[in-house]
Amino acid sequence: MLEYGYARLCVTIEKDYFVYRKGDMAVQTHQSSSSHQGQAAHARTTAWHTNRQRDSFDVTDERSDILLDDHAGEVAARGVQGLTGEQTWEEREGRNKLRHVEGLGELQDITEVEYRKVRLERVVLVGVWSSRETTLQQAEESLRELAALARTAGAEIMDGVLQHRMKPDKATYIGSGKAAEVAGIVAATEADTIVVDADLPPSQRRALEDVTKVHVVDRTAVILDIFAQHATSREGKAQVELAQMEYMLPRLRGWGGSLSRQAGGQAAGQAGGIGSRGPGETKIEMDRRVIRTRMAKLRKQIEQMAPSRAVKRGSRHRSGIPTVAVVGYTNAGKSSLINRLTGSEELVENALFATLDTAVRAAKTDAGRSFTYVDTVGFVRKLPTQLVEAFKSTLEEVAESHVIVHVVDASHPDPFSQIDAVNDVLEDIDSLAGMPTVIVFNKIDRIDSVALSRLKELAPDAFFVSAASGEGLSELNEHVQSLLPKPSVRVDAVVSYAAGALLSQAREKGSILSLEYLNEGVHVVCDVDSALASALLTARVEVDSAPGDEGDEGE
Ligand SMILES: Nc1nc2c(ncn2[C@@H]2O[C@H](COP(=O)(O)OP(=O)(O)OP(=O)(O)O)[C@@H](O)[C@H]2O)c(=O)[nH]1
Ligand SMILES: [Mg+2]
Repeated sequence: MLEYGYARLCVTIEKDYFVYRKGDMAVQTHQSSSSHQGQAAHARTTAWHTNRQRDSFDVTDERSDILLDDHAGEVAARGVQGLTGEQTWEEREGRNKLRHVEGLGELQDITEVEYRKVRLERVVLVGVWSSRETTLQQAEESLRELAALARTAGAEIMDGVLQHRMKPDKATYIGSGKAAEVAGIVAATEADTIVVDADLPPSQRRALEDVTKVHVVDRTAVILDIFAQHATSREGKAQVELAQMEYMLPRLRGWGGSLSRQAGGQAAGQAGGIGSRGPGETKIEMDRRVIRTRMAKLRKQIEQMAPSRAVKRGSRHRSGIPTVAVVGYTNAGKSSLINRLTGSEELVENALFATLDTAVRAAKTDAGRSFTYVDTVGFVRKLPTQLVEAFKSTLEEVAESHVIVHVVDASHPDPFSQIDAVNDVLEDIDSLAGMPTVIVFNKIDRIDSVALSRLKELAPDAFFVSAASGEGLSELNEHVQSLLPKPSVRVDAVVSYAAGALLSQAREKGSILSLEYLNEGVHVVCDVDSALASALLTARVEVDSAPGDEGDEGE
C-alpha cells in the first residue's frame, strides 16, 4: 500500500517537474528576445546559450566582494558593512524592517504569468539573520541558495524576505508582527507555501501556519524533496525515502488540522507541494508504528545493498585502474567538466543536485592508460542530517579514489565559503589525509579578468578552467594524469610475440617506456602492477644477450 502510494507520487511529480523546467526555459528565451538582445546575439542556439540566459537573471547570479572591489564599496555605502561590530543606528532601524531580497519576486515577463498556471506552487521565502552570527550579505546569499533549491524542487519564487533579530522567535520563528506582514505578502502574491531558511521545529511551523494560513516548510523539506525527485538508483531511492520518514516521524502530529486545504491520498499527490511529496502529507493517518516498520525494512534493504557497492569498487581496485573523484558544491559544473574531459554525456542541468547517484566514467591518459572519473553528488550548506547517510555512499567513493578534483564555481559570489563547506565534510574522512587534491575553478568564462586575477591571487595553486569554452582543460588534464599513482614494478624483458594481449594490458593499465621488435620477441620496458609484471615475466623468452644486462645499456 505504502509502496504503491510512493511510486505513484513520483510519477506525478516527474511529469510536473518536466513541465516546469520546459516552461522555465521558454521564459528565459522569451526574455532574451526583449531585454537581452546583445547577449542573445552571441550564442543563439547552443545549449550554453540557454544556460547563460537562465543565468543572466538568476537570483543566484551576483558577484561577491571578494571578486569585485566596487561591489564592496557599494555594500559599504548601503551602510550594512559594519553590522558585525557595533550596533549601528541602521541595525536598529533594520531590525524593525522586513528586508526584501532583490531579484526574488519580481515578475520577469508576461509569459511567466501563463506558466504560473502549470507550476506546482508559489512560494515566499522567509529567513531570520543575526549580525552576531553572519553578515547581511551571507544571509542574503543563503536565501538566494534557498531560492535556487526551491526552484529546483519545482516551485516559483514570489518573494523573499529577511528579518534581522538576535534569535528566531520562539513561537513563530519571525516576530509575530512580521508574521502578520508575511501573511499580507502571501495574500498579495497569492502564494501557497512559505519556505523558511532554517530547520524549523514542528511547533513553530504550526504557529506560523496559523498566522499565515498557508503551508510552511523548511529548508530540509526542500532538499529532501529534490532528492526524492532525482534519486534513480534503487539504493538512492531507498535512502531518500528513509531520510524523508526520519524527517516526518517527529512531525507527524503537526501535519493536518490547521490547514483547511489538507488532502489525503491521490488528491494530495497532485496538489501537494514541496515537502508533501514522497511519504509526505498523504500518509498523515499512517500509524507511527507502520512508519517505523517501514523504516526498519528500508534500513535492512540498504544494508543488503552496501556489499554490492563494495564489490563493484573492489573490482575496480583489483583491476588496477586509478580513480579520480570529482567533488564540489552542487551546480559547480562537476558533470560538465567530466563530460568535457571524457567525452561522456552525464546529465548537466542548471539545477541543484542534478547528479544524485555517483557515476563512473572511463578516461584514458595521453599514453593510453585507463583511469576513471567518479562524478559525485554535489554538496550544499546545512545538509539535512537525515541525508548524511545517503551521502555516505558518495563519500565512500571519494575515500577509495586516488586523486580528488574539487570543482568550484568561479562565478559564485562567495566561492571560498563553498570550498569550506565541502572541505568540512571531506575532513571527516580519515582516509583522505594526504590524498592529492586539485582545486579547479570552473566557469571562468562567466567572470571578468579582474575577478579572475583576484581569484588567482587568492588561490595560487588552483586551476582555472571553463567546461563551456574548454579553456584551461588541457593543463588540468595533464596535471591530473601526473597525479595518478604510478604502477610500481619496472619490467625490462623480451616477451614472446604470443603475449600481445599482455602488452596491450600493459599499455592500458601501466605505462610503456619503450618497445623494440626483435626476432625472438618484443623487448619491452614498462611500469606495471605486480600481477601483470609476473604475467609478463612468465611470457619471457630467452635471447642471446638478455636485455637489461649492463652491456646492453649503452647501445
Ligand atoms: N558558463 C558556464 N556554465 C557552466 C560551465 N560548466 C558548467 N556550467 C553550467 O552550470 C550548470 C551546472 O552544471 P553541472 O555540470 O550540472 O554541475 P554539477 O556540479 O554536476 O551539479 P550537480 O550535479 O547538481 O551537483 C549547468 O547549467 C552547466 O551548463 C562553464 O564552464 N561555464
Ligand atoms: Mg552533476
